[in-house]
Amino acid sequence: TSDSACRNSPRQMKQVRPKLPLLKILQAAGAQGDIFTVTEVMHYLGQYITMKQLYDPREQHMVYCGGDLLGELLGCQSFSVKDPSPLYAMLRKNLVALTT
Ligand SMILES: C[C@@H](c1ccc(Cl)cc1)n1cnc(-c2ccccc2)c1-c1c(C(=O)NCCN2CCN(C3CCCCC3)CC2)[nH]c2cc(Cl)ccc12
Repeated sequence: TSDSACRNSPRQMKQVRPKLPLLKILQAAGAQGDIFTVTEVMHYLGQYITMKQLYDPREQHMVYCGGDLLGELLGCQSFSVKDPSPLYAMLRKNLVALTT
């Protein structure tokens, strides 16, 4: 409401609910629960890539995700962290925004 007594809660970062296959990847990287901010989703995806060593040790910006659930979700064999467009397309399909 707009009356002066009522203060809006401080701006919450948008919360999202990952769809099941993405949630499994996040949980494999140590995520708890099933509601996250996009920043948390990116952090856990980075952890997942690191711990499963899906990146090329010689060219660390290259991620080879073919043969991994991540690759199935992204629909690609590899991608560069410098061109995250396949990643954003996957997130749009696999994250449900929470409006509450
Ligand atoms: C800037 C950021 C980024 C974030 C989002 C996007 Cl769309 C592009 C790029 N980024 C830069 N390099 C990486 C990266 C590279 C190789 C392996 C793991 C992560 C990341 C990614 C992070 C992350 O949270 N990054 C912070 C600390 N990272 C530094 C890189 N470190 C690794 C570098 C290679 C050697 C192992 C450590 C891991 C910690 N989350 C991601 C999730 C995905 Cl689906 C893809 C990439 C990343």
